Amino acid sequence: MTILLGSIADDYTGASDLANTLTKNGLRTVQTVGIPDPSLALPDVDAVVVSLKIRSVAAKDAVAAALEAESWLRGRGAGHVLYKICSTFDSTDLGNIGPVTEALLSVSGGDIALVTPAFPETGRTVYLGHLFVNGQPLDESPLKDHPLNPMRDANLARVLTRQSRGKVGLVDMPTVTGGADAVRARLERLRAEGAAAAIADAVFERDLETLGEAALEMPVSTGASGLGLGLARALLRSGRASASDGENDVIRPVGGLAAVVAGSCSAATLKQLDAAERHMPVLRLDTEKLLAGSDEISAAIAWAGERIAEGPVAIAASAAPEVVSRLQARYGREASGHAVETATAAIAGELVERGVRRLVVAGGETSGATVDRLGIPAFLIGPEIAPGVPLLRTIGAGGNDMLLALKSGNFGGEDFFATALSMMR
Ligand SMILES: Nc1ncnc2c1ncn2[C@@H]1O[C@H](COP(=O)(O)OP(=O)(O)O)[C@@H](O)[C@H]1O
Ligand SMILES: O=C(O)[C@@H](O)C(=O)COP(=O)(O)O
Repeated sequence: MTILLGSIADDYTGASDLANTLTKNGLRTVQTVGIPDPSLALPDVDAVVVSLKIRSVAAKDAVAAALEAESWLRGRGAGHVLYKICSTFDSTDLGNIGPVTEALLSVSGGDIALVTPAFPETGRTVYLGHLFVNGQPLDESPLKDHPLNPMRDANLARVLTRQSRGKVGLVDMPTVTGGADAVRARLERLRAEGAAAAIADAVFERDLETLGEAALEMPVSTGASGLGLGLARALLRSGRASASDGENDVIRPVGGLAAVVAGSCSAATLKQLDAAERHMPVLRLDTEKLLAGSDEISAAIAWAGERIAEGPVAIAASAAPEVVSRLQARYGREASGHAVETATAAIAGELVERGVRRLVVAGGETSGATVDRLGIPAFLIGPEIAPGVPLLRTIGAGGNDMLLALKSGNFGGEDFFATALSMMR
């Protein structure tokens, strides 16, 4: 297998989002969970997205994991590696976007990376280096209350500078509008001034096509699905890849029971859970009890056991910002996030033990913990459920094939859960 485009995703929902975008834009794509075992038979593809769970870990651990994935991808021919980050730039001042981008540059012989989280299809745009989420500056959007990485600064050059050793420049909108040559010239100037990363403005898909064309000539870039779109279209335009129609085998029915497990506390997921109550039983976990060590997990499994034969059920740790803050004040931000993730993953694991084969997981960290717990090695990419969320089919599950959707907390319309489940047979 020779890979044209390699990607390292900092979380699993982000990986499926990017894999969806690459597939929609004509690249045959597979999503692996970590570096695949050599015994895993992967299909012949143009792009591999290696999912890692490194968004919220210490920078040195994120760098080590990303470098291992980079070496695996380059060893299979990847000429360009995209570090897939969140379209809302989720990270902290000790965070990993800067260190991983710089480490990838240093091993690949590159000297500057284009960085943009723009993804216009889901309302993420960057103008003069500032990120807007559905028209709101990042620091005024619901992301200001994220449980693990509250985003309180919309100026991405400033955010990235706080995480980086090198200088951070800007490829502004007038430059992007000037086309790929103007972007190349601007990068040349920034490079001469000693910048190792350049935040790039993008509001429309055509901006991302321009950035994709310029980025493809360099070994490394960092961005969200929008940059993936630009890179995929540039690869097709260059004739190095030819458009594919996607994978039909993905939607073959799997049968079995169906469930939703949610750990995202994003505004979008909270609304989706409220809407789900109209269609299916929804259990709201008591996270205080969960962390106090009472038997919330067994109680949740027993609750599901009484209902799931009749149709899908949903189990959610998700809660409003003030509830999350209370738990964090008591147990600490990281400890409570980790404990809740472990519990939601354990619940998903138990549900699968009891016959669930169609599973929707809401939340990036939540999906990472769940997929790891289930030991799924890789996914084929199916049709899109909502922008940024494809239907996934497990690869290498040894006869226990499953259909999944890993929903980024912020993505999907109000009826997402019902829509996703209706596409899984
Ligand atoms: N009620 C709660 N209190 C505190 N933390 C919670 C609660 N419910 C979920 N969490 C944690 O919040 C984090 C949500 O992150 P994630 O799953 O990545 O969602 P998103 O995709 O919205 O970012 C996870 O670490 C999860 O375990
Ligand atoms: O780019 C995006 O917004 C998503 O692909 C993504 O990474 C979302 O992360 P979570 O909200 O933590 O799922």
